[in-house]
Amino acid sequence: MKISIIGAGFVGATTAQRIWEKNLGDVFLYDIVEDMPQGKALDMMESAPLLGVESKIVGTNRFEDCQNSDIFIITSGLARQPGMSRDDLLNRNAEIVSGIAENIQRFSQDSIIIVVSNPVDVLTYLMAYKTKFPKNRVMGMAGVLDSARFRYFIAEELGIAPQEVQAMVLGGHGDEMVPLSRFATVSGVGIEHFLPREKIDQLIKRTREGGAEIVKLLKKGSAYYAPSAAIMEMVESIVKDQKRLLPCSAWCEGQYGIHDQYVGVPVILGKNGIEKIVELPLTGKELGELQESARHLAANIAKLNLSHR
Ligand SMILES: NC(=O)C1=CN([C@@H]2O[C@H](COP(=O)(O)OP(=O)(O)OC[C@H]3O[C@@H](n4cnc5c(N)ncnc54)[C@H](O)[C@@H]3O)[C@@H](O)[C@H]2O)C=CC1
Ligand SMILES: O=C([O-])CC(=O)C(=O)O
Repeated sequence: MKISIIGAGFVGATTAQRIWEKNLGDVFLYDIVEDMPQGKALDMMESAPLLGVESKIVGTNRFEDCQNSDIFIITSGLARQPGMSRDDLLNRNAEIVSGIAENIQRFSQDSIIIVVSNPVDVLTYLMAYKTKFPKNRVMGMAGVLDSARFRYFIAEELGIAPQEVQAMVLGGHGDEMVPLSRFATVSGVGIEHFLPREKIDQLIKRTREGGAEIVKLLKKGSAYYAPSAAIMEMVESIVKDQKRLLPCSAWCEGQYGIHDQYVGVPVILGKNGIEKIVELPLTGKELGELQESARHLAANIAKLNLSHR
């Protein structure tokens, strides 16, 4: 497996480390900043004798080195600062993602692409539009992260092991995301058996604001430890063809009443990328929230002024 990470900043480098240490494949870490990805890759390779990692990690400023990757992970672009929304990054990051899409389109026709740069759902749309790749091979990472935050907040509140908590967050990666508390469980037991409604609502609000909470604490830039773990989970499901059920930004063609748009929905993730979108039996309220989130994304996609495909 050849896995290329475009953008060797906080998210890109941490993701490289996680993927490389798990031996999921050879990692190519690309950035436009001269020597920096090479320095980070060398630093990681020097830990190989201590960690026993067999795959290699290569830092580069030459996009050609990433040619014919099985998977591209796009983490290049600006991160938000306190007071900014993810949508404020749209114009600058759309330019960056467009350039990368052209490079991938030219040299790596068979790759799977995971977009991470924000605003992620809109930039995933842009990536699919520019590369013209089949939609099952272009996806965005957000739902796994948002769900992990929701799961952690529930576990922290109950004082129990985080891995016992399952939960899913759908919708766009923004204030309108849809944490589905009705499907949240502690080892299969609904969380409403453990927590009062007001507490669950507080945890939902904290999840929606989870990215901003970290931005506020860091004072410069945004989260990267949990995001990189979320990316790694998606990559592992693809590389090992695990067919896990994970929420990802996926191309909807009528599912959940959403048409021709990327939005966070549950998918089966395997060696072909998104193998299926799973339609959950949502209540009218949940479905309404998901469609409202999709409308917000559509308004931002319109700002890209793309001619219809
Ligand atoms: N989808 C999600 O859930 C999450 C998304 N993000 C997003 O990921 C992106 C990266 O965040 P960080 O790594 O913290 O930022 P960072 O500023 O640490 O790293 C960004 C890197 O991109 C590089 N870059 C800029 N233009 C490039 C180009 N044309 N080609 C290659 N590299 C280029 C920069 O040199 C820099 O090293 C941001 O847009 C952030 O909002 C971050 C966390 C979670
Ligand atoms: O909050 C941000 O800007 C970065 C991000 O998407 C997250 O951590 O959820």
